[in-house]
Amino acid sequence: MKAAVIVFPGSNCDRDVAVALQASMGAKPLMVWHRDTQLPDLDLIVVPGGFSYGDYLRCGAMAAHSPIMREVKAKADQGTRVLGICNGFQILTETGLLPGVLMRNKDLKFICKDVHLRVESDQTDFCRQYQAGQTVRFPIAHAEGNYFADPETFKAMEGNGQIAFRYCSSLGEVTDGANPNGSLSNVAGVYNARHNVLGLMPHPERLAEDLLGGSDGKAMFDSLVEALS
Ligand SMILES: NC(=O)CC[C@H](N)C(=O)O
Repeated sequence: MKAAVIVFPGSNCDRDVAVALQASMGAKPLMVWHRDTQLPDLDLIVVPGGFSYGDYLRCGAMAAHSPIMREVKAKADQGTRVLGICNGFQILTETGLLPGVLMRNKDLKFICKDVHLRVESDQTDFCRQYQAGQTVRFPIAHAEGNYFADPETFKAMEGNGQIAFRYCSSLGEVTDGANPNGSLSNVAGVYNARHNVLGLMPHPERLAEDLLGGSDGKAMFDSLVEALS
């Protein structure tokens, strides 16, 4: 599998995801600066977490207009797999590659803690090594993770299996109490209509080996390697 990680001024999870990818792929991903305009042939593009452009205007708004994002969009339109984590998810909604928006957390605070997620679908290249309904633990660290889509869009997304993860209790119950940021229907991650683009607020790369305190995130990178190698 050939993978690239996009690096923006203010990215801070680019190296974390590169380490997680290398552990699953057995090779280093290409690190691509946001000013670049071309990407080689790739199986996977990762848009990582952080604070691109200092979160000015709103998270992801400026990064979405970086030169490289035009190329990321073209590749995604051709079917290349794109994974956006946290700030990456925000950038992908801002570019229109994913439906919906990410607003300020309901309590207007930055939240940094581990959460539980219910895997909603195991039928994609990103999640085949999970099981639908499985509960996993991933960290979150964000101020703008409050997902929203208009009712018509959301209904279509649900009908098309585009909900990837929902916040839940440690027992797998999707309740208001388990929703850290006010997201519509506890949504933590979504796919585009073709399921080749995934964005999620929680960080799989931050719990991808036991040394980090857990490895629930590893199956996402292993799934991609299995599907794309
Ligand atoms: N960890 C991240 O990627 C954070 C994303 C963004 N800066 C926010 O605070 O919402």
